[in-house]
Amino acid sequence: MPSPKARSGGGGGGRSGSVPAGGGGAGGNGRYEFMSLTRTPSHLLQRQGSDPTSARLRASESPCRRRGSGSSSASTSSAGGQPVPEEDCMRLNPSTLGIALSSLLAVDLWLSKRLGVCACEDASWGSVRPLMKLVEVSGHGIPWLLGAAYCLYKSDSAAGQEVTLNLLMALLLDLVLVGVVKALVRRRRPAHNRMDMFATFSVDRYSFPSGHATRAAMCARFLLAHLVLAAPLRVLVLLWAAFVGLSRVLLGRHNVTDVAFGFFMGYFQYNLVEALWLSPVVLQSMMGQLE
Ligand SMILES: CC(C)=CCC/C(C)=C/COP(=O)(O)O
Repeated sequence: MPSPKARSGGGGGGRSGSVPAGGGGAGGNGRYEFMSLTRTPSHLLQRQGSDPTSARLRASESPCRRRGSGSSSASTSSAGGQPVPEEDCMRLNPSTLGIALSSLLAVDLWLSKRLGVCACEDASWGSVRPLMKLVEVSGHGIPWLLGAAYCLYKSDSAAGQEVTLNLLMALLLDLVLVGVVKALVRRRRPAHNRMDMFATFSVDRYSFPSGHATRAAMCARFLLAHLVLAAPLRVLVLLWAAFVGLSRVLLGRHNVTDVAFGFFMGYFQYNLVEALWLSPVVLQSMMGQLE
């Protein structure tokens, strides 16, 4: 390996990915060598092992040590100067994608906490909480399922029955897909959320994605495509969907990314509904079987 140009003094030549072997005056011969950040130089290990202050500092700073304390013989023995296992040390040098994701999550948590202004009555916008809960009910699965079933029952035209039956199917599909993703991801709801929602499934203790957001996005697309034609009403539908999503964060039910992904998922769920659309022929044979 070629050596980087040495700077006088021998202490400050380290860049990301390279560390001067003689840093800190241990070598002092002006020679530098590249070495992996994942390995600790043996002369430092000896010094760290014998210095209680630096050992304490390392114990409080290193994610490897925090994570592995007391569980892995290799990582505990590193306090005495043994090398830390390579797979643990990779965590100290995360990929760009890992850093980007961690940063996004940190911003998400921070922003969601700041926006959770209706999370309880004592919060800064606590007085608006009842209104937000009304918006919550407007995007809940039960009123939508009951409403679609009622319209199907009351509908006397084939076209009306076709649309309402497909809406019913879409709502059931949404519940299943959201339940599966929630059970797979298992992201906890924000700590500031009060779990006082009515009629929830067990997976609804998880927050990713927001079921209200998927339903709002999917139903908005459904309504715009099949039921709502007048321009002012179309704007109202879009505003309603946006407001349902926003209310999830204001109520402290969700983080921003739960709602953003929910909108994304609901939007594409509608494509699936279109692909699986139950035609009048299928509908008539279903009705025939019911009679
Ligand atoms: C009981 C039925 C039919 C639906 C449950 C609807 C519900 C409570 C979803 C959770 O939504 P968020 O994930 O947005 O909190």
